[in-house]
Amino acid sequence: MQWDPERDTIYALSSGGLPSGVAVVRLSGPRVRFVVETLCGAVPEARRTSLRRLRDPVDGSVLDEALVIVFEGPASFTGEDAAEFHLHGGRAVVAAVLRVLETFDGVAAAEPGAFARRAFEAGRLDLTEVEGLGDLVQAETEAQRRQALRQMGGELGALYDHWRATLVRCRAMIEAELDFADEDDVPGTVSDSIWDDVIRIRDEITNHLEDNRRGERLRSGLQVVLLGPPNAGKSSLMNALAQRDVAIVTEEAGTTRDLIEVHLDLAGFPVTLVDTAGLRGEGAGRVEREGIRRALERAKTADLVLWLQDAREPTRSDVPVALGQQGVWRIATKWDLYDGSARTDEIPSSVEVIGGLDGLLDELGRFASETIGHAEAPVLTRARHREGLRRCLDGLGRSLEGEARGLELRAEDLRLATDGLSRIVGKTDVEDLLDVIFRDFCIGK
Ligand SMILES: Nc1nc2c(ncn2[C@@H]2O[C@H](COP(=O)(O)OP(=O)(O)OP(=O)(O)O)[C@@H](O)[C@H]2O)c(=O)[nH]1
Repeated sequence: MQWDPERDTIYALSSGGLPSGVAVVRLSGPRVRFVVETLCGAVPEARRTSLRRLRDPVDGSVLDEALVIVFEGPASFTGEDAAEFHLHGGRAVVAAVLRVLETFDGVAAAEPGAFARRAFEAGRLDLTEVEGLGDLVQAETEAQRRQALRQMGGELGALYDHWRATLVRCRAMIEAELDFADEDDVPGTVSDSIWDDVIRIRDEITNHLEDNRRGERLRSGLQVVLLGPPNAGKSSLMNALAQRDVAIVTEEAGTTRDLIEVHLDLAGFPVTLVDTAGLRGEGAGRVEREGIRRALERAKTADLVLWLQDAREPTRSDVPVALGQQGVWRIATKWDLYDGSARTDEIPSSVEVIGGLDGLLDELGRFASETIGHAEAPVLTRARHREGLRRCLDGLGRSLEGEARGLELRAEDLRLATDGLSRIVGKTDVEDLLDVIFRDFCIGK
C-alpha cells in the first residue's frame, strides 16, 4: 500500500479495561504529527518517551499529563507515522482524550484489527504473523503463548515463503524454457532440473500436514467431554476439576440438560471440559432428549471422552458406538460407596485407582502434553493453512504427473500450487515471478 495522505488517521484505546494504572491510546496515519503537535504544542523526538501536557485545542485546558512516543513511518508497527499516549487510566481521562481526537478532520476511531491490517498492507507483517499476533493477545496458557509468539515471529511464514520462493523459481525456469529455448543463455533442458525440488517440497508439505492437528488443537484447546448415564457424577467431577460450582449437582437423574463448559489450564495446555446430559434411552422428556443429542454430537468431535459410571453398577455400561476414533477413558465414580460386592465383569478404572482427583488432573495434563506436545518445527495453526497447503499439494501432484501433459500445463499446475501458499501468507507471486525471470535470465539485454 502506497503512502496515502487522504487516508484516515486512526486511533484507539489499545490497553485493556478501565480504570487502570495506565491507559495507552494509539494513533496511526498521515495526520499523526499534526494531532500530536496540536495536543502537545510540539512533536517530541521520535522513538523517545517524553512527558507532555496534553491540551484541549479549543480552550487550552489540560486533558492529562502523559508519556508520549512518536514513531516515524515507515519504521513503525503500521509502516505509517504513529504515536502512543500513555495516559492515566481513569475513565474520564481517556474519554476526554478520545473526545478531542474525534474532533480532528481526517481522524477516526479504529475498527477492530485496523492497526494490524495496516501493518499487513504495509508489508510489515504477513498474514501468518498477523494471526500469530491475534493468537498472542488471546493466549491463555503457556503453550499457547509460545506457539503464538513463534508464529508472530514469522517462523511459519518463513517456512511457507521458502517453499513458495522455490516453486516460483521452478516455474520461472519452465517459463524461460518455453519462451526463450532458442536463446543461448537458457539451456534447452533447464526445466528438467526442477522436478527434484518439486518432489522434495511435496514430501515436506505432506509431512507438515501430518501433525495430528497439533497447532489447531493448541489454539482452540483440547476438548474433553464428560459422558455417561444420568447420576453417574459427571457434574460433580466437573466441579471438582474446575474447583468451583460450574454445574448444578442434585440426586435427581437428568439434572444437566445442556452443555456446560469450563476452560482449564493443565500443565500449560488449554483444555475445555464439557459436562453433558446423562445418556438414557427411556424416560427422557423432550428437553432431555435434545440435551442427549447435543451431548453425543459434542462427544463425536472431542479429543477425549471421560466415560463415567457408578462403581456400584454391576456391569460395565456400553460406550455409544456412535463416538469417533478418539480416546475414551472409563472412570468409576462414587468409589467411596462401593462395598467390594461381586461384579459380572471387571471394575472400570476409577478416579481412586489413578490417584484421585490429582491423579486424574495429572493424567489429563500428560494427555494434553502428548497430544499437543512441544513442536520442534513450526506448526500450522488454522484450517485456513491446511486448505492452502492441500491446494498446493494438489497442484504439485498434478505437475508431477508426467511429461505427457506438456510443460505449459505443468507450469500452470505449479502456479496453482504456489497460489495455495501465497494465500496463506497473503502474497501474490506475479511480481516474484517477474523478479526471478529478469534477474536470472537477463531478458532484454
Ligand atoms: N458419595 C458420592 N456421591 C457422589 C459422588 N459423585 C457424585 N455423587 C452424588 O451423585 C449425585 C449425582 O451427581 P451429579 O454430579 O449430579 O451426576 P450427573 O452425572 O451430573 O447427573 P445428571 O446431570 O443427571 O446426568 C449427587 O447427589 C452427587 O452428590 C461421589 O464420588 N461419591
